[in-house]
Amino acid sequence: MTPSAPPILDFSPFYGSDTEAKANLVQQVRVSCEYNGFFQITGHRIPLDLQRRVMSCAKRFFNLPLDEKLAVDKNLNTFNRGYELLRSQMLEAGTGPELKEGLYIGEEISEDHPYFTHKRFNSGPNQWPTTVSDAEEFRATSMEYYHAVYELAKDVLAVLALTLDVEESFFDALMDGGVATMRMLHYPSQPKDGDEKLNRGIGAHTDFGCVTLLLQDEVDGLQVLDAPSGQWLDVHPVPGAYVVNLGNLMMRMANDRYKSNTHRVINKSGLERYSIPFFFSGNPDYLCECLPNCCMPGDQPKYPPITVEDMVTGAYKESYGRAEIYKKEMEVKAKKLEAAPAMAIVSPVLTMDNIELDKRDKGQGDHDLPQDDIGKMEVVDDAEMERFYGSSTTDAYRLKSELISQCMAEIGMGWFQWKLFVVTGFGFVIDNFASQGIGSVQPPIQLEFEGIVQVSYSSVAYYVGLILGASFWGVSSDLIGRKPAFNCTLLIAGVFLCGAAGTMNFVAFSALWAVIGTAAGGNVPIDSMILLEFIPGSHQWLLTALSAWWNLGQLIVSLLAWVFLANYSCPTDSSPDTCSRADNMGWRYTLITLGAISLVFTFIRIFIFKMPETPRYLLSQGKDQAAVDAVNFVARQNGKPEPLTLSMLQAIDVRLGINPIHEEAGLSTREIIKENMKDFRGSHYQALFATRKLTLHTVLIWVIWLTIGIAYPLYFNFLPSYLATRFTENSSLDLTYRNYCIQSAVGVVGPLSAAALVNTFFGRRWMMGISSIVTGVFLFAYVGVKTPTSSLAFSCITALLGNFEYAVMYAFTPESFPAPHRGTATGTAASLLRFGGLVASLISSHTGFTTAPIYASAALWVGVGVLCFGLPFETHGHSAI
Ligand SMILES: O=C(O)CCC(=O)C(=O)O
Ligand SMILES: [Fe+2]
Repeated sequence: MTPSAPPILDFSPFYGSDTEAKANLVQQVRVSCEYNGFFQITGHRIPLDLQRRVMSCAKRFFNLPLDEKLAVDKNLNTFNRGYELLRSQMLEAGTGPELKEGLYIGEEISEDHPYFTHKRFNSGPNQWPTTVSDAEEFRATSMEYYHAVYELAKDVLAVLALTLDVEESFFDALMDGGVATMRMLHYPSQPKDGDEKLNRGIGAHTDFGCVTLLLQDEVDGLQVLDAPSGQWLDVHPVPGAYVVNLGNLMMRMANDRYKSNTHRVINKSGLERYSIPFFFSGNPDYLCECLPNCCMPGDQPKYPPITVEDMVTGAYKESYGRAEIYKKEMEVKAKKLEAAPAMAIVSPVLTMDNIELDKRDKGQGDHDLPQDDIGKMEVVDDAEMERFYGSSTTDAYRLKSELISQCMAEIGMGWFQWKLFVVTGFGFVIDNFASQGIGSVQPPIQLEFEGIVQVSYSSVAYYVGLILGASFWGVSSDLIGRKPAFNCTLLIAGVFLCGAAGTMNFVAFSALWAVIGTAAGGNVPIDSMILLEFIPGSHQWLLTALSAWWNLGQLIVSLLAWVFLANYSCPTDSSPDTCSRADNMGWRYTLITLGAISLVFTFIRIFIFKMPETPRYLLSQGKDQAAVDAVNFVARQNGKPEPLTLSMLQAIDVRLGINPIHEEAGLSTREIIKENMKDFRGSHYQALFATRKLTLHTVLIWVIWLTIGIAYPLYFNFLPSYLATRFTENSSLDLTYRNYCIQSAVGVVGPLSAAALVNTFFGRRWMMGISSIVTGVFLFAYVGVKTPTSSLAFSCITALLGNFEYAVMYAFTPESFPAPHRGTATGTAASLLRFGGLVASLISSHTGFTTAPIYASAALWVGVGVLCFGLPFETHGHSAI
């Protein structure tokens, strides 16, 4: 039989007098029940108008603000009536918490009803929303609908009886006093760029009761598994129709002759999806025995008789036991399985079950919320990351951070992150303003200021500032957060760039550059980290593209230099005696413009763009609630449903057998800083050496940064001076800066192509290694150029290649360290880079402008390339934690 979607059967012959048509219907139902237990029915007696009204109730309810929905939270009672939050269930192992919210409604059972007093399952008064519009109509329509579907369930069971060749009335005792629940469901549209493997509206499961009657709105999403072929078949909505499917209880009674089939919902439509399943279980005391004609003569039934209530209770225990086993397994895992295979481990498959099981969970009166979430939530639990990071992070942190990655994937790339890409890009622009700025204004400074022994002393001052700034802001971002650095560095750079424009002597000029250095040193590492910690894994490659902003900065400086320096500088053969301030204003115009742009950027960052502290920093500080708020803030900014709750994070603590963190409320910032400083004592550094692999990684990364730190400025920073010495006779300042603009513009291609390539199977390490070696080779070749034109061509190619490597390095480093120590690792790397710059600056000032620095630089680039291949961990394919 070729797999085909469940048949659509006309149910009306059941109500008519045409016996042949009726027999035909019975036969079709029989075939479907034997095949996979799924079919759709039209021609029933539930009016379309009632269906529309109840759907409108569902939509009205789910449109309410969260706090109003939570007023009827189903956790407020033990009998499973009320609102269930988005992402509170997880039926399928290896997927994320489910993207659906629901409202459970059942027969109105008052508190003096025997079902309530005897604590029969799922029995009690409904919780009705009071703030929904037309609240009274909401309640009346919901109950009218509930009763109408209950009647239809009776008719369906009558047909089922006929399929078994027994009287229509066979199931009357099961129907009489039967327990049933209906559930209004809302499936928000699933993010398009989200991982389909992980995101489910409802994970693959079978229903537990006797029979389910499902009303779908017009949006696709439901799929049933065709067991023989293993294919998922869409159950397209048919207006007015019901999807009928048998549950596990019916399958058991039918001795497995009839099937309870696996189904799921993935809402990829881009639309909101609503559905209303009605689960019929039956009278709690009904004895479920093997049905007539379901057991071969002479054979024993596969299952002993059981009451509906015991079946539900037993299934509950099974589910509870599974959750316990799962918890134990997590505990064992937490004690580290060194021999785990190098692949993502997903937890053991939880047997698929019905929603009704959770209701029973509540029925047991267990109100401990995280306990309730055990086994229902899932994180990918990346074993390779676990082994690599070892004890540098706790298991709780790692798993929570993975959960945040999932939430970010669900929220997807939206406006918030694109804006963040721009404002973090500002940091890269400013970094270049500073490094490029100082190189550009040094020649005119030399012409104007008296008593300069070595103009490169100002570079030394600047580099000392950079070294201090990079390590200070890096480490501080792990201790007091990412935001202080995010806000302060740009402001300091802006103010002091403007200040530097007004200096009257070389000492003041150098001192101000030292301060600018402390700010610029912190920008880039922190900005990459911030972007990384807000971006979905699918877009992590954008971190590499971030460096393109640096090239934009370079282009701006080059253009300013071209306009101002080429036109408002003393002739290159002047001296302080002949060069007056008024004739040499170009460098001041350049700096003040750079400073002003920095201040505008600062203003945008602080006052226009709103950003919370990053969720991962907050998580590393044990501030779980704040982390939840930060994630949900991003969701709201992107217009997406809020994906995370505190109990989801706490459930991880419970799984690991630790007490959920209770945050100390009301710690002031000063107290937090004090606490962190007390705790610091090098622990962030120690953590970077937690495993053998991590040690190798940390050391190699730092050596690479140090080496590039020497190699990069040796070539790029000293290029203008180098060009000037090499082609002075036939080159004007004007031409120099024009070429410089061309080179900057071409350089942009580096980070952009790197961003595309790191996301391929080459990954970060390979791309970094190859680009370093190729850069080195081109730099060797560069030495042979004879004409300004070929020099320009070479410098463009090397700029492109160098920027390529630089971009990957700046992205790979923060990605490869875990957030609790990311600032320390990245800041130290940046600090070493600047130290390299200092060394380069000293080398340059002592060798003058010869080809020697170029040779040295070339050799270092090749060396770095070789080191890259020794890096033990590839971040491509892993969401940073
Ligand atoms: O919403 C749907 O289409 C299916 C719901 C379902 O399978 C369930 O709630 O058990
Ligand atoms: Fe279901």
